[in-house]
Amino acid sequence: MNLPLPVSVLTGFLGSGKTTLLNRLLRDPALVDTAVIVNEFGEVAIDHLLVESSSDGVIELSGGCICCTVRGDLVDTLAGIVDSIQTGRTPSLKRVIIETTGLADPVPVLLSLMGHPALMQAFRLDGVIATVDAINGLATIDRHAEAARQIAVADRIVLTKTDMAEPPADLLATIRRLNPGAPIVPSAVMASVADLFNCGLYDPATKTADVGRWLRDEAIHQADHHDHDHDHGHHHHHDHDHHRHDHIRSFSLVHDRPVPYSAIETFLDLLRSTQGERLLRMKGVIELAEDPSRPLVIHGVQSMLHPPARLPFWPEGPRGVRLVVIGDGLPEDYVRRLFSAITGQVAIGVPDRAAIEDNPLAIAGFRA
Ligand SMILES: Nc1nc2c(ncn2[C@@H]2O[C@H](COP(=O)(O)OP(=O)(O)OP(=O)(O)O)[C@@H](O)[C@H]2O)c(=O)[nH]1
Repeated sequence: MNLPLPVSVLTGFLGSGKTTLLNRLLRDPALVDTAVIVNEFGEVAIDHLLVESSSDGVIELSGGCICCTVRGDLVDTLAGIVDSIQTGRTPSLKRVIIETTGLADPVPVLLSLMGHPALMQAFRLDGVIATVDAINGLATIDRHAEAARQIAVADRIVLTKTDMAEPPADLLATIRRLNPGAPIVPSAVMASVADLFNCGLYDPATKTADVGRWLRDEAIHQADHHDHDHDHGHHHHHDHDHHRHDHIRSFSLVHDRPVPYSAIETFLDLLRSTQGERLLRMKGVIELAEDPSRPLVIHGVQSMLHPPARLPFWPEGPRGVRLVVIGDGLPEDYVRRLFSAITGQVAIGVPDRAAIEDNPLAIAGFRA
């Protein structure tokens, strides 16, 4: 058996080209033995899906793919997949793709994947793929909060309909603001399996963990600096303050030394309890003072934290603490102060960790 199975979540606004992209990708031999879960059966037209459904909603497709419909809830469907593997009906299944409905906020989908301990034994999130329409994308993002959140939480972004129109510069800038880290595939018709899958921490190509590829923290860090430099002289990009997506931000938190487990635990507890709703996604790799040779990997959605995992050793690259936080209305200043205080970084006006552990609301400058 191939457990845990990688799960990719394919999101993107109504009509942005999810099904078209998936149809093409499913012809690639690399995606043989993939299960596709679509939210609403009947409304989609996966090419080879026009076959009768079985009682449990699992449908065998040619080429070893199966397709299931989400009749009840996603969790039941995923549990059904585990069952079909364990009972030998789909022994060779290697991957799951969940295509969300275009209007959906993807965060609850990620929550239902991460929030069930039994499912987490069987599945791991490979990544979130978001399609963005080059023609209608900008208007959609401005009008629908869900569209902006779909882009913000993505690990890979695919521009669709670029064969019909050049994506406007404003669209690219908006995508970058919502999500500075995710690679953008410039044209859906060119997007390959390698571009969109295997975004996880473990890189099957090199058989090692690739922290940079998973976190994408360098791009986020650079965007941060660019933003701040920009802020200095000009305030032009705040002209768009009325847009729904202006409260979506990603930022990276870096500390170049190991930290005690209790410190990181306090940080995560406080962040989740005070900001849970505003945390869209968080990932990170942490050097623990107690056991610096084995990195702690964390991954969370809102206030839900995936059970922390440990890597057997450090991959290439910097150690210390590297966290990426994607928030919607998350007060960056508060999060940075909390992080500095907890990691013991010197910061003027920030009380030390002991004081915060006694009273988290004592953080200087915190306004609820
Ligand atoms: N020219 C062109 N047309 C595209 C492209 N991607 C999608 N389309 C067309 O756009 C329309 C919507 O595409 P779908 O793949 O059904 O979009 P979707 O995101 O699955 O839509 P929903 O399931 O309704 O959310 C269809 O008519 C597609 O043929 C593209 O890259 N280029």
